[in-house]
Amino acid sequence: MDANRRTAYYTLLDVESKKSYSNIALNHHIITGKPDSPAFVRELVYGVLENKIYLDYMIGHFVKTPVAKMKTSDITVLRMGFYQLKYMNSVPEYAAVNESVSLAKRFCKGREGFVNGVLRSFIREGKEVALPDREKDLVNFFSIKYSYEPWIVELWLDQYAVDFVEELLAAGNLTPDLVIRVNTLKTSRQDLRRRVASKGFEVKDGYLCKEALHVTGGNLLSGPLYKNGFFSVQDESSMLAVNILDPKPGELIMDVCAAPGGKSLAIAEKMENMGEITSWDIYKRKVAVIDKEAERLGIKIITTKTWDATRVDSSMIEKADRVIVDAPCSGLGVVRRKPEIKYKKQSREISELPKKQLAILSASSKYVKPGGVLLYCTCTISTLENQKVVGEFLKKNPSFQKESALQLLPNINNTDGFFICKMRKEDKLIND
Ligand SMILES: C[S@@+](CC[C@H](N)C(=O)[O-])C[C@H]1O[C@@H](n2cnc3c(N)ncnc32)[C@H](O)[C@@H]1O
Repeated sequence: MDANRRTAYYTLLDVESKKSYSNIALNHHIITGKPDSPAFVRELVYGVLENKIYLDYMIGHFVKTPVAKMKTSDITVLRMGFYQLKYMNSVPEYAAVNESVSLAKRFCKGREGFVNGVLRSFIREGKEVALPDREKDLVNFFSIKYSYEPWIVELWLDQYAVDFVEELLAAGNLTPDLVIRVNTLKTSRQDLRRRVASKGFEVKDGYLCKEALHVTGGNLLSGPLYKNGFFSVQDESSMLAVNILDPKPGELIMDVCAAPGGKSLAIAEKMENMGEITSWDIYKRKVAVIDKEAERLGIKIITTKTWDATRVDSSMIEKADRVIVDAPCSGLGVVRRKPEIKYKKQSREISELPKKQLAILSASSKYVKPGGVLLYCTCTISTLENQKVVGEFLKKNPSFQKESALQLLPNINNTDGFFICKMRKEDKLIND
């Protein structure tokens, strides 16, 4: 059996049954499965994940059992087959069918005839299935065409005009650039750009941040530049949040939802390794990643701690020059990197996020010195988790003033969807 498709199958099965993150499962199976073409595996995995609802809708037209009741192994093999037939021009039809039948022989014993029949019917019907009527049911049309759970489409239709929502949904299905942040403690952007380009990669400067480079072509992360800490992977939206926080050498900064450390590490680089950064996260194993990354990057000013940021640490009251709250959120801004987020059901966990976000923001505001900065950010596109949380906080905390607020969007800014709000605590009045 073809190692590329077997690797893609194992990855998709992990995402589906173990709820693994696609990027982590993919990297793991590429290392263990040793496929000849990691690029093919990546395209197939992300293609299936990005188009899952649409693929299931098409498969549903050719099978009697409702797709939701099919075995994970059967539906995974069919999704992969349909995706290759519909979207991968480099794969001949006979190869898509034969390889799917081989996968079925191994992973769906006794179902190879069924898989063969369904794929051949799809080919006979011209590989087309009509979408639901856009005029009659816009939410269902968008949900199937772009493969998002209907509640996400409804949420965005409440926030934006119809054409804009369509652009946003489509942008979420595009493959983002690999963006790296130059470690200015070790090198300059110009120098790193030259070194990366000399290894055959295509490199462009960032659009929003002067420490960003966009890189294409191959695997930069397995080379010595990464191992020796010359750069980190980070979207420009996160770099921008740190630039807006504007940390200075010598200051005390608190990052209360810090793992895996992207922003704390960027802050340390901006502070030229001078000052103090207190980085918390509720999960111990995640906090350990920050320490490991700090070592790789040569950062010495981060102190990590496992702490629930909804609780106030009284030893830190009014100690920090700047506090960043990169809150846990629904993640709707990062669907380009984690397409599985598009299929999260509307749950109690999601509807309770604003309450948790406000609790973290309120507790964290206590650490800001008079005149200091409080920055709230999320990687989501939801007024409920962004503007409303900040609005509620400001209403209850008049000693804080909003200085700026920004919603980055993939269809406009070519970044992750990211919200950044900078607030400042008033200086205490000095009485005579
Ligand atoms: C958006 S992520 C932070 C990303 C990180 N700032 C970065 O740039 O790499 C949110 C983090 O909040 C953590 N978290 C969730 N609930 C928390 C709580 N009550 N207290 C502290 N951290 C929490 C999660 O474990 C997660 O690592």
